[in-house]
Amino acid sequence: MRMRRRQQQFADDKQAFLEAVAITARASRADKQDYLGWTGQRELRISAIVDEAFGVKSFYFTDPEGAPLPSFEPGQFLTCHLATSAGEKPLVRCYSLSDRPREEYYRLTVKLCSPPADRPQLPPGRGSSRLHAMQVGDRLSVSAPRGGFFLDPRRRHPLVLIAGGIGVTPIVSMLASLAEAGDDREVYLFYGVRNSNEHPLRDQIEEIVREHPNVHQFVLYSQPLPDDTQPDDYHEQGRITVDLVRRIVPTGTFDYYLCGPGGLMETMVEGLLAAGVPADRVLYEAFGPASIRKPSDTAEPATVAAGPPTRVVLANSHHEVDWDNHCESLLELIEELGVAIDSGCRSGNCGMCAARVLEGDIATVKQPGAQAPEGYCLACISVPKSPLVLDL
Ligand SMILES: NC(=O)C1=CN([C@@H]2O[C@H](COP(=O)(O)OP(=O)(O)OC[C@H]3O[C@@H](n4cnc5c(N)ncnc54)[C@H](OP(=O)(O)O)[C@@H]3O)[C@@H](O)[C@H]2O)C=CC1
Repeated sequence: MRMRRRQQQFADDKQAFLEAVAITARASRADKQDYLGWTGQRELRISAIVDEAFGVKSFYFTDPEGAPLPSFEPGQFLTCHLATSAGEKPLVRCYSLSDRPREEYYRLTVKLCSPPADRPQLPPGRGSSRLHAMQVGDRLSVSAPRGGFFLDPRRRHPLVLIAGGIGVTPIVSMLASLAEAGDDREVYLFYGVRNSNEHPLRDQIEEIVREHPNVHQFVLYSQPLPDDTQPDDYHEQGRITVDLVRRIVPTGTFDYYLCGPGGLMETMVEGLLAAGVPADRVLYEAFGPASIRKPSDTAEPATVAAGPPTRVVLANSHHEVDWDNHCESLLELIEELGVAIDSGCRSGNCGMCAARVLEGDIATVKQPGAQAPEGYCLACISVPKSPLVLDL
């Protein structure tokens, strides 16, 4: 009985926390009255599916009764609860919203996540496979749009938007919002992708560039196809580099927004800071393995100091193990032990993996996008700093 009460208390606290994450984004945009969001999960219907590029599909979600959908900040993501076979817990995955806020629909553009190049025998990503198998008319439970990576309306500097591969999705949402608002500041979009087969949302971006002289696009193909031509398909062969950005963008004060593969983000963030761009002008989104740290992060190192092993106890599931740094986060360790825990963005933004700390201290490996409430940690970005007891 006491256990059930405690679980209920945990569920209530966690719900309050998830709402707080949404409120933080809302408060940061106090001038926008129409940001409502919703609490918990809500069912949406897939109204259309569009093939965008090789292995990339856009899913258009609408309210089943046709009700208007709440607004969101361009750059934010939607958390999907993807049903599995009967009895199993749904897979929780966060995908960036890829169009500007519209009352009629939310659009997600999702790439079927392939196995790593060096382990092709592995199956494709479970979340993206599940979504790609869905049909028009299917319904999906989603949590309200969230996330700390969004076009901040209080900042008025001209923009440099840098995207790699499917990381272009939140960037297109920003671009489409700027275009819709008639925002006339200079915008430089750098987009790195392999070739024309893998070039999603191209028509939409090109239309915006055509119709808005203040928006400039520079496309790099790293592996162009024999039929790909310059400048129709791409401008240069290769990858985005800081030198290229500095060559194209005029001198001045810009805000930089980045999203793409981990390597690209790591190189570009480091390079921009080294080139003298102030850290508060470099904003980026990184999900899961693409999570990166920047020097301004005050978060502590991922590893615990050498010395006697640090004990991690999961009180409810009766697990007790030594933390030996082979996992990158408590979430990884908890999953490895087979203990049920929700997770979403895996980079401290969505709050799905909040776990109550009963005893001990944690350190975080990156700055959280969502602040965990007193007594909780975000397991995906936390490691133990001392012997730890978690309420799991
Ligand atoms: N909101 C978010 O946080 C989102 C994040 N993502 C992230 O994007 C990543 C995957 O994107 P995906 O489409 O598979 O990427 P790809 O592997 O297809 O790479 C896309 C392009 O980026 C280039 N690239 C790779 N590494 C670097 C680097 N170090 N510097 C410059 N360019 C580089 C690639 O060049 P080459 O061909 O030479 O490798 C390629 O041209 C995932 O890690 C995902 O987490 C995606 C969507 C949303």
